[in-house]
Amino acid sequence: MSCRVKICGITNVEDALMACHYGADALGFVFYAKSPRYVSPEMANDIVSQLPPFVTPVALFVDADSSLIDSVLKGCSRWLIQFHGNESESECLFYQRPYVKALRVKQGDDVAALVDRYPSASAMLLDAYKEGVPGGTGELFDWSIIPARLSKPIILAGGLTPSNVKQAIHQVSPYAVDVSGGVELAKGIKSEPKVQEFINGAKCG
Ligand SMILES: O=C(O)c1ccccc1N[C@@H]1O[C@H](COP(=O)(O)O)[C@@H](O)[C@H]1O
Repeated sequence: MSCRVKICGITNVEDALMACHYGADALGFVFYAKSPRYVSPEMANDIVSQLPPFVTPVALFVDADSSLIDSVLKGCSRWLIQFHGNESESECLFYQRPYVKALRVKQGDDVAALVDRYPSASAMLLDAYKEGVPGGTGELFDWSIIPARLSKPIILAGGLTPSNVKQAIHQVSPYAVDVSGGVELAKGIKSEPKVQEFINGAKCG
């Protein structure tokens, strides 16, 4: 079963081009200063200017100031925004760009109702909830809480690795999968064999 793949937490052009080489559909750049994968707007826009066509750069923000978001978006018209904090739908719409909204989900959540709060989103990203950490935790959540039918395409995230991505796609049938820590050599540095294995697993599984 083929699936689109986003490789998140890109901090350098070598990793970006390597992920494109193996077939990444989207690359994520983290503009959250507390993340070990933080990249500056200038550096990210420089990397994005070197990407081949048909690869979507994704700008990840966590309850960011509009000045930071503007400084990223002004560098390139290709950005898709990923809001990974507690942004409301009206805050997400403010920038008049396509966006995906991340939801950090846990047992007992009504995922369908949460997804329905963002009718203007291009897709919804489902990540694991961990108290005090907005994302990139490397933790799985119980995929069985995801309803079979939702009003938006789903991007599955949270603790995915080359070893579990096929099973995740088989069980959830997401529009796309998103990985950060599961394909790293060290925080912010991607592992070429892990990226290759992850993408092959997602697309050729
Ligand atoms: O990657 C980060 O450091 C990060 C920081 C703040 C918010 C989100 C972040 N990453 C996103 O988290 C999920 C899951 O990551 P992982 O595969 O479990 O490491 C994914 O969407 C990343 O894009």
